[in-house]
Amino acid sequence: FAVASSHMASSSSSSSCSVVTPSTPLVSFLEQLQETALQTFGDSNFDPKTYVDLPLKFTLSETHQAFQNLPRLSSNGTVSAEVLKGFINRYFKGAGDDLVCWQPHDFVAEPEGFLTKVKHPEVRAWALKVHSLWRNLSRKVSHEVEKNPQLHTLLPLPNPVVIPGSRFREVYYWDSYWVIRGLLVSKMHKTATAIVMNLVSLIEKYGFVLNGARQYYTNRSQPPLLSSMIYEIYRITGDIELVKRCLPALLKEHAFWNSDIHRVTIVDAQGHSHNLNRYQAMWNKPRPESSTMDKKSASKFLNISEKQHFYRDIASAAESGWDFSTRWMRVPPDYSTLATTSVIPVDLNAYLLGMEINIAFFAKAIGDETTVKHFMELSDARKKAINSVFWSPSKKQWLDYWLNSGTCEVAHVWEDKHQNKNVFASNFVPLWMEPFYSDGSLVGNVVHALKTSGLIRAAGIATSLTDSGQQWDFPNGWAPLQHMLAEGLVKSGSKEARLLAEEIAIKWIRSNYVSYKKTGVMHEKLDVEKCGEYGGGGEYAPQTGFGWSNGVVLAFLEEFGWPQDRSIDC
Ligand SMILES: OC[C@H]1O[C@H](O[C@H]2O[C@H](CO)[C@@H](O)[C@H](O)[C@H]2O)[C@H](O)[C@@H](O)[C@@H]1O
Repeated sequence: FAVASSHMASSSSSSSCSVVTPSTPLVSFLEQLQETALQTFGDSNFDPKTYVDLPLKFTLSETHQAFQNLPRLSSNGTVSAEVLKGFINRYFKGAGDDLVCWQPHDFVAEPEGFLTKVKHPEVRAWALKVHSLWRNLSRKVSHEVEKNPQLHTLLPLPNPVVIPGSRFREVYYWDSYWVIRGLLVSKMHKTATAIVMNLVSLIEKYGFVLNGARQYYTNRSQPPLLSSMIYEIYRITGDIELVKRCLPALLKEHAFWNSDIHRVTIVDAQGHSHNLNRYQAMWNKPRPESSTMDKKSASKFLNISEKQHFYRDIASAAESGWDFSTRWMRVPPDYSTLATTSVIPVDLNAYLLGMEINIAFFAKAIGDETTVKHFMELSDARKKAINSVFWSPSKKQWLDYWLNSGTCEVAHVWEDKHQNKNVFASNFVPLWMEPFYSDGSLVGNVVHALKTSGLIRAAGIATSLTDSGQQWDFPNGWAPLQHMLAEGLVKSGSKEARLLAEEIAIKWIRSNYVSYKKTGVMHEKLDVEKCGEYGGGGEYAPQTGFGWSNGVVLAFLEEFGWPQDRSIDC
């Protein structure tokens, strides 16, 4: 699995967009099982991920042999439901059985100084309930995985984990940022630090933070927010040892994101070259966790290289965290026009700007002046690139940029017509970064653009304005998007911006509260058109639990409080 470093060593741009991480025999076999399960059980309530998460009870070769020997129905060559259920029970443990529940040592039912600005008794009781959910979502990878890794797609990690919830039984990269923001409100600094050290261990092993801690996620990352997690913990704890331990890993992660796989050069209207980055998974096959679906979606492509290109764009959308969205479609809402690797995304480049600023900050804290200078130069260059390539002077927001030709090309010449003029919440993510929120005149313009964008709805910020049926589109609202935009507005220091942030937070808290009261659970995403309703669409059933939603509710309540006389109902 030393995939990343060997792939990153590739220097030719044409090979960088054909890189493929090797799969494992276990994952390939479980994909076969998934295919058979779909044929046998049918697609109602079918979740393909369940099958690639099953831990084996016996060796792969014994299991495979038994699978081959299953009696097939003479009518269609498949396996009967009874036989397949019996085989699964005999040869596999349950999905998620290789994680054991864990009680975090730093959890206390009501931490000292917890949400002092929340005065409303019902809201406070609910906030304490949300805080207590960290116990439900805490797990430890079982020793079995360490002992017999060949029987598990789950990857071993050194520390306990906090999972998003439901079908997401393992750690996820960018979810962890908002989990940590919530844990910090819950005063669970040790648990937050342990999560960071798990992610660092992935960089040490693979060269980057994986999408999630599973064998089938080793072909891609997710939005790179590790440096921001470390920054938030350091801001509260002042733990300089953490910074020292993590800085080498951050430098490695920065190199991963700036290798040929992700880097693109744009020559702007004045002839200046800018290096920016895109998502690109190291994969050109169906995603194992959704293999049956991806094969079906790709069936319209007859040519193998078109299929491979499409699969890479699907996996790259998963790397973006926005799986799936019209943002990545050349002809929305036609899913078959997905072209993620042809987009230079605003948010990814904002995160990388944040990473460069954070690395310079950490290097300063430990007295490494050479790294400070280098990363300040990199962040200055990226700020210029963001302004030059993404900024729209007429729309007063940053727009994703479409590459018009082969994505393997090194340099592309900027043209106005290639900016994606559609409105997405991601168009406002740069405001979350210091160089932009501290620019007073820019903030006024961006606040006006956000207010009039159509994104601000009755129950929060919509992901986009297009109702495509995909989950990262209208009318879904996602906790991370509410938080990044609101926090950017708050940090700007503008009174008008703070009022808008508070309006967003109030709507979001109310909707989370009411949906929780109705269903008894916290939801992965909400419908921003209807206060108190959870979201839908996409390729899997709406999930509950839910790590980042809990984190954002706690972070919003800490920032804005909740007065006794403000109603919490929709
Ligand atoms: O199984 C389908 C996809 O599921 C994940 O994506 C969604 O859940 C993640 C966990 O909350 C979240 O980080 C992501 O933004 C969601 O879209 C997974 O990350 C994908 O790789 C996977 O294909």
